[in-house]
Amino acid sequence: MKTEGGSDAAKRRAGERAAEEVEDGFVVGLGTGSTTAYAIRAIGRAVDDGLEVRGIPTSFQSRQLALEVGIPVTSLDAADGVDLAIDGADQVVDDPEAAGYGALIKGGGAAHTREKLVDSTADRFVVVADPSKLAPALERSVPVEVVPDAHTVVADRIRDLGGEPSLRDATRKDGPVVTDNGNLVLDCAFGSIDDPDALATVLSGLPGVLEHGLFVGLADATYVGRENGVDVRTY
Ligand SMILES: O=C[C@H](O)[C@H](O)[C@H](O)COP(=O)(O)O
Repeated sequence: MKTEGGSDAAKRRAGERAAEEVEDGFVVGLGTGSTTAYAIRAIGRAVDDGLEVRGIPTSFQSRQLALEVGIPVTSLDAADGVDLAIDGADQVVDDPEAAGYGALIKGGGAAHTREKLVDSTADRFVVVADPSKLAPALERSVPVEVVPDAHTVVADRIRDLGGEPSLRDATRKDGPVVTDNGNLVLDCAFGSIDDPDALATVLSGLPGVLEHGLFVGLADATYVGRENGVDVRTY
């Protein structure tokens, strides 16, 4: 289910451009995934050069990378807010006329629960993406993190909503993916999502759902890396 494709050069440009927004003294939300990794590495280089920041990782992966590149890590309960969050996306609505302009699908790496917590807490949330993530509407499967006992019940509710749930399998382990929070993930195909906000509200209300990967109205900007620059969308 992890997003494949997209140019590494484009991801790097987006990530490094976002990292330039980190100021001395900032608490920075450190998203998860291959695009955000470029931002984390760039912040690490700035720390080497004397920048004083603290990072709040959104996953085991981003914590490991932050430690590797020398970013002091903290947590939401220890920090007094988040100045800036930088995070990737699996799909971004890129039609200014669409109701869900700037809405995202996240969670290709099963990190969306902590990502949504940190990204939504930030004063400013910048999405970093390559052009392969842009779409006129959200149509990828929506990752839904469920407590283990609830996966069949939630799957039935997803079918009632017209979706096709699929329990995410691990690739290098027998059995399903287990999230950093000890839960399971249902990847739920709904086809093209006309009203991301309405679907997000319904999914949030299902008992047994911890969090889903629809991020609606949360992003302040998307930085789209191109082969020779960065396009900025602001919302
Ligand atoms: O759970 C993973 C996250 O939501 C990632 O931010 C998302 O999957 C995008 O990752 P990437 O930049 O590797 O495509």
